[in-house]
Amino acid sequence: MTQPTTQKAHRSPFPAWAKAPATAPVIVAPSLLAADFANLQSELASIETAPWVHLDVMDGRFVPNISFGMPVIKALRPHSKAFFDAHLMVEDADPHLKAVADAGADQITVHVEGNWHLNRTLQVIKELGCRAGVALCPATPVEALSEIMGMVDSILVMTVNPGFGGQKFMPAQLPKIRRIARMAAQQKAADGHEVIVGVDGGVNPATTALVTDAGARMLVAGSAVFGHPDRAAAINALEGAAMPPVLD
Ligand SMILES: O=C(CO)[C@@H](O)[C@H](O)COP(=O)(O)O
Repeated sequence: MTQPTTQKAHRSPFPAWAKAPATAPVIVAPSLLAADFANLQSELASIETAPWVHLDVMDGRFVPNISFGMPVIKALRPHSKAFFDAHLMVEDADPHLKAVADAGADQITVHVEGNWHLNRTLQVIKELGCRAGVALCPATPVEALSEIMGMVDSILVMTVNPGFGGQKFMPAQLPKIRRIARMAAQQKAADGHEVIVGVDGGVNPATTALVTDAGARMLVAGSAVFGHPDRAAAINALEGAAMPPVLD
């Protein structure tokens, strides 16, 4: 079990330097999984207009793939002013939380699947001074969130089965995004706590219109950003495709 340590000051999820998108406020989080791993520092520099960076840590068990871990996050941290969201696609995240926080993550996103004591895991993330995010695989129902809504800062709806970049967006997840966005709005109305609803998988300008209409405000995008020769233009295109949410 990870022992909580002292609080650290983390970056704001809404950094003042990030421009407000022309249409509706939306956070683009390029996923480094799609970057050129031989040139990670320059790849990070190429997405400097994005307010968040999404860092997929994969263990080869929770998902079939293995990506990168805390030493890579730590090495990249001094080279970016963006908000770092470490998405732990691992079985039992608990033993790794302190190392991820120490590596410089501003938010740690864990899966509602594969973590036995999610309430405690989220508590520890907060005690480590990070924002706490949860992710849901496509087969996981919205109901899995009912007992943790008040504890989370961010909810990430997987619109592909996790493990690989470049997969096809699952439109069947749209009603789930809308339900979660409604729950987040209710939470904000009840206690003022803002829960950011995000999506991950197959995000491009066309699917951005769908997921933002359903209420998503944070977009994880791998191939749509790193597969584009002009990353700033790709980020702009996603921001520009965002629609105001229609939740009723
Ligand atoms: O976590 C994952 C996949 O498991 C994602 O973060 C991917 O990196 C998204 O890639 P694209 O679907 O945008 O290419």
